Amino acid sequence: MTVWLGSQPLVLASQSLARQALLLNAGIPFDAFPAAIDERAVQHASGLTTPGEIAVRLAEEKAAAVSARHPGRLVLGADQTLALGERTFNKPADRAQAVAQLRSLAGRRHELHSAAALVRNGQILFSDVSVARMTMRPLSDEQIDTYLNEVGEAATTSVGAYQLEGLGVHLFSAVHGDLFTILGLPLVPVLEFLRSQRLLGL
Ligand SMILES: Nc1nc2c(ncn2[C@@H]2O[C@H](COP(=O)(O)OP(=O)(O)OP(=O)(O)O)[C@@H](O)[C@H]2O)c(=O)[nH]1
Repeated sequence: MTVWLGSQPLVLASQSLARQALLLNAGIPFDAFPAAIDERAVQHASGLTTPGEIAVRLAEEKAAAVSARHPGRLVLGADQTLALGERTFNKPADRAQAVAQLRSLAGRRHELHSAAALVRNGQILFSDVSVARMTMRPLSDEQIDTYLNEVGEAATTSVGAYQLEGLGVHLFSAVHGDLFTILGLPLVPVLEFLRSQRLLGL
C-alpha cells in the first residue's frame, strides 16, 4: 500500500521543522524550499487586518513564490498568525522580544490562526485556515525568565515563543484546538483536499 500517489513528492514552501515533521509523520514525501518572502511587507501591502485573512494570504504567497521556481510541482505553503485581541504577533526576534511577548500573553487567551495553501503553476488550488484558542497562565517575570532559560533559542522559532509539545505546555491552563493547528499546519483539511485529488492511497 502506498500513502502518496503523486508522480513527484509534494513541495513544502517552509523552513519550519515542525511542519516538515508533520508531513514526514503523515507519510507524505516532500522537498522543502523556504519561500523567503518578506512576510511583513506582504502583510502591509495586502491591507488585510484579520489574523485569519493574513495567515491565508501569507500561506498563498509563500506557496506561489516557490511554485514560480518549481513549474508543474504541487506546492504547499503555510503560515501561523497569533492574535491577542486586535494585536497580531510574529516570531520574537530575540530574548527581549520573547520576554515582552510572554508578558503580553500571560494571564490572557490568545488565538493561533494557522493557514495552508496549495498552488501549482501559480494557481491557488486550495487554501484553508484553522484556529486554536490558548489560555496562558499568569506568569511572573521570574517564571518567564526561568522558562526562557530552559528553552533558550527555541523561543524565537515559534510565534508565541513556545513549543506546546515541549516545555511550552507548562505555560497554559487551557488549550482548545487541534495540535496540527497549534504546530502551524492545519494538516487534516490539507489531507482531505489531497484525497479529493486522488493523491492519497489511505
Ligand atoms: N514545534 C512547534 N512549533 C510551533 C508551535 N507553534 C508555532 N510553531 C512554529 O512557529 C512558526 C510560525 O511561524 P511562521 O512564520 O508561520 O513559519 P516559519 O517558521 O517562519 O516558517 P515558514 O513556513 O518558512 O514561513 C512555524 O514554524 C510553526 O511550526 C509549537 O507549539 N510547537
